[in-house]
Amino acid sequence: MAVPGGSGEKDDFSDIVDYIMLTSSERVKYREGVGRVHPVIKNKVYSGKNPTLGQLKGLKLRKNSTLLEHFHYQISQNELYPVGSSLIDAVLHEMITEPITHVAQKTGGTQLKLIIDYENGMQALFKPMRFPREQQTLPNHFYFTDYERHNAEIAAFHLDRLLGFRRAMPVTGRILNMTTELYQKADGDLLYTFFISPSDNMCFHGKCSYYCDTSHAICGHPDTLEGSFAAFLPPSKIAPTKAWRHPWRRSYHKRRKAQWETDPDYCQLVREIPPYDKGRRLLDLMDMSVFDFLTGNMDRHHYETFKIFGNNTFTLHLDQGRAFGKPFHDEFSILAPVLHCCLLRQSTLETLIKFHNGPVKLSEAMRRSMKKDPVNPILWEPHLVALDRRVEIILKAIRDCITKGENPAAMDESTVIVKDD
Ligand SMILES: Nc1ncnc2c1ncn2[C@@H]1O[C@H](COP(=O)(O)OP(=O)(O)OP(=O)(O)O)[C@@H](O)[C@H]1O
Ligand SMILES: [Mn+2]
Repeated sequence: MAVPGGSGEKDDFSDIVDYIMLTSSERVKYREGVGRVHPVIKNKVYSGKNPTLGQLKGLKLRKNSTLLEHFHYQISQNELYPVGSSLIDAVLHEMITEPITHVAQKTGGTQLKLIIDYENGMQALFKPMRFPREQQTLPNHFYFTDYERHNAEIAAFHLDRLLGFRRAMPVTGRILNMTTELYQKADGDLLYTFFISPSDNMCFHGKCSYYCDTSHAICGHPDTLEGSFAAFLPPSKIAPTKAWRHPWRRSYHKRRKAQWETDPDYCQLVREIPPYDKGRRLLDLMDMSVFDFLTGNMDRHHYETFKIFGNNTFTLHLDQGRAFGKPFHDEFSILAPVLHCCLLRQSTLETLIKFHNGPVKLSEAMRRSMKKDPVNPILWEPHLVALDRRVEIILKAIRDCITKGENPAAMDESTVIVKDD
């Protein structure tokens, strides 16, 4: 296999491309040569059938069904929507333009979120803008005390789609008139938290366990407010979700570490436990690790799947509020699942190589994809630069997995990643 490009030369990862081209028996031979037990690159293991929610539940669209209901019915065992689905733009357009009839707080979760009801019966999950795009995660904040960023939700949806996962619900930005579209549409406890600030801006703070008080109020200019609108999941009476504890969950404690942070054999443990022992689930967690590493999201404590599709179904990418907080720092620990298991789905690897080699880099694809959003630019430029940098980091890690055996030393992040070829 070719030795990757020398100093100064652009690394096109042609060695990985060569590896992908090998037949499966050639790959096995190669693996045995370097002393690796597990395959590093795996093809999708989908069964031929891919039923939709509509088919399984025998749901029929009515004349007055909303576009979002259309969307819900076509959610399938493998993905939220098919490649190039025209429903996405249509759903985004409605979330931007439909009149809002009611707003209420979403209970559960730690930070403020509103459920938006639209005139046509559709619903969205709203996260308000708190800070300008350039605001970074505060240096003394943990991943679990970081403020949520509405623009991270928007950007992450675009990224999920560009990476070919299609596991994130469509999200758009929208600018609201707080007086007519929030205050006048709210009731109960939420309504009582609205006030006018000393500089005559309209503010509210809602009720929740983090940052829902007068000193952390969300304020308009003077009553104009930007936020993210995520298309609502299907109602739980149609498609209940199951929340799974993420095996690589962090400790959520300011002094404690999780087992995976100290146990070098942790992945081996996970591989043997259902549902990670067969089917697509472990590969989906690898994708999630890539996705979260690219966005810098350390807050993946749980993930959800639709119960109706059983275990061999995709993992939803929900809750990106704490992504895109530190553009100048690459958090390798988010990549721990991939580094420790040395595993990646082949299609994900091919997508990363495609973006790395261009001509359209991931940053540019993101710029183009987000261009139509009403609150564009969605991301501060350094976050886009970080995406391209992180793609290369992941590819280097995979190269190390391919070229090295199951040597525990190779599991060490410093030797796997920060090695200049
Ligand atoms: N698009 C959506 N439509 C409907 N429900 C959603 C949507 N996205 C997330 N939820 C649900 O809302 C709950 C809270 O959402 P989210 O995780 O974004 O909030 P959070 O405040 O960050 O929660 P936590 O503090 O537990 O991380 C989730 O458990 C999820 O099931
Ligand atoms: Mn969260």
